[in-house]
Amino acid sequence: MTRDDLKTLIRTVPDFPAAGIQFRDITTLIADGRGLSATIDHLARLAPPGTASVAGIEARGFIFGTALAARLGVGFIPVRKAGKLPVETIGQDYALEYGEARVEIDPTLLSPGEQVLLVDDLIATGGTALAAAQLLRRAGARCDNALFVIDLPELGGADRLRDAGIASHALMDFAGH
Ligand SMILES: O=P(O)(O)OC[C@H]1O[C@H](OP(=O)(O)OP(=O)(O)O)[C@H](O)[C@@H]1O
Ligand SMILES: Nc1ncnc2[nH]cnc12
Repeated sequence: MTRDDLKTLIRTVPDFPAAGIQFRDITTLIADGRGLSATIDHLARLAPPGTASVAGIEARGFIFGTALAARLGVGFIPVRKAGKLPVETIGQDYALEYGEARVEIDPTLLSPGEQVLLVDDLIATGGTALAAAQLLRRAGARCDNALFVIDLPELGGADRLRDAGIASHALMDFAGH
C-alpha cells in the first residue's frame, strides 16, 4: 500500500475534542490489517541506521512505536503521561493543541549516548514531541530523529523540532488544524 492509500484509511472527526479541531483518527488505519502492516513497513524504511531504541509517546505513539521497535529488533522506551511509571522519573510539562499535559520517563532505561528514535502517531504543534525529546536528552540519550504517521504542517511542529536539532519525517500531511 502506498502512503496515499494509507491516508484514505484515516478518519477525520470534526469538532473533537473541541470545536474547530479536525481530529485525525488513526483507529480506522490500525483496524485495517494491511494498512497497519504497511504503515510499519513505511516507518521502518525511514528509521535511521544506528537506531538503538525506539521511544513512543503515550498513548497512540505506543501502537506504532512498539511495532516499529519489534520490526527493527530494538527495545522500546515508553514516554508516559504523568503518574503512571512505578519508579523515580524525570518529567516535562508541555502545551498541546487542545490542553496541557506532562510526560515522564524512567531515565535508567537509557544508556549514555544511545541513539533513540522518537515515534508518535501525529505531530501538530510539536509540543509533545519536543517535551519527549528533551526528556530523552536529559536522560543522556541522543534524540536527533523522529517519525510520525501524520503531520499537520500548518501547526509548525516539524519546524520546532528542526530548530531543536531533530530531523523528522511523516508518512502523510493534512492541511488545516
Ligand atoms: O504536536 P502536539 O500539538 O503536541 O500534539 C500531538 C500529540 O497529541 C496527541 O496526543 P494526545 O495528547 O491527544 O494523547 P493520546 O495519544 O493519549 O490520545 C497525539 O497523539 C500527539 O501525541
Ligand atoms: N488534529 C488532531 N487530530 C488528532 N490528534 C491530534 N493531536 C493534536 N492535534 C490532533
